[in-house]
Amino acid sequence: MNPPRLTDTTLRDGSHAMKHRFTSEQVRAIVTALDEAGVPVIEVSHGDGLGGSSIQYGFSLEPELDLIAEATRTARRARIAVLLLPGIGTKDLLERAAELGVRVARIATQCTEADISEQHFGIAKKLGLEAVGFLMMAHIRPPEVLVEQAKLMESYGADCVYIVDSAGAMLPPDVKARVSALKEALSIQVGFHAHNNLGAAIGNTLAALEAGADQVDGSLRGLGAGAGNAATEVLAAGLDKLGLNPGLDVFRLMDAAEYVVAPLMPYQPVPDRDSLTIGYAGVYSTFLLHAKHVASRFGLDARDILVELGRRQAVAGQEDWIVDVAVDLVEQEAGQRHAS
Ligand SMILES: C[C@H](O)CC(=O)C(=O)O
Ligand SMILES: [Mn+2]
Repeated sequence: MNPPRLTDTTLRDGSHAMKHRFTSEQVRAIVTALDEAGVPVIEVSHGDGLGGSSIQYGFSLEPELDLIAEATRTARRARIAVLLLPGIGTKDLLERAAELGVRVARIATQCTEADISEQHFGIAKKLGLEAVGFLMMAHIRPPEVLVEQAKLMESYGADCVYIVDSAGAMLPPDVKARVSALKEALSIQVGFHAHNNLGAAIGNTLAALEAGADQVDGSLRGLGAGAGNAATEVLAAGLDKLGLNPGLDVFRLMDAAEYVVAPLMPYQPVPDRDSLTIGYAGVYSTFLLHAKHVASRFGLDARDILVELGRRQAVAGQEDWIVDVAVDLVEQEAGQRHAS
């Protein structure tokens, strides 16, 4: 195992749990703390990436380009990364992010749709950015399919491709099989991004490292969608104990989690009844708060909605299905009452 490169995604995946309400002041405090603790890459964007601020995904409190500008102004050593989902983020937004000093573009597609990312990798490389591919919802396909998709991203110019456990539905053997298949097939780096819905985010990240992952993600206090991500400070402590610390200051990260991030969190993401359902049923983690909201609007149990979304294999961008499922469940209940 080698010391991995760590990307902290508190200010991007954490945006989901914050309902996209980060302020410039919070960005400054979090970037300062991460930068001083030696975190080399800090991702800052709306939870659904550049251009995500919308009625479908939730509006950002402050314009995301302002938050990104705050991050690039603040970081002394760390590189600032942005996330872009083709179809949501635009070329124009990526260019503006690069002008603001962003150095890494993470380009995310559904794990079966890498072919839609060619143009975006081309633009990122032309802008001189490091380009990282994200294969989302990677639990739904076997390693050989993910290899084909990752090879597409490699051919488009990706410097690294991530296995993304968007649903937090994987366990260590699933992670190992996928990461080692990519390691064998690609000549570029391989990364892993965890969600903690089955309580396995740290274990899965360590399994990814055992399988040869070069890059991994974390977020302070695990702040992220669903039951959150692998907690950066926990990961740093674990890596240090394994002799794999890539230069992170473990105590500074503990302090950042405790004193900078915890006080601003609306709740601590944990594998509770609903987010555990997400991992168990294999649902996109970002659906959690939307499903809870729709459940209370329609007088339904969020778990029933999430189980049905898992059965329908809903993916990123299909947030509107949550309402469709709720309407179907209400109609089913009415039909059953009528029949009895
Ligand atoms: C847009 C998503 O939130 C990307 C991600 O972090 C995931 O799929 O997990
Ligand atoms: Mn995520």
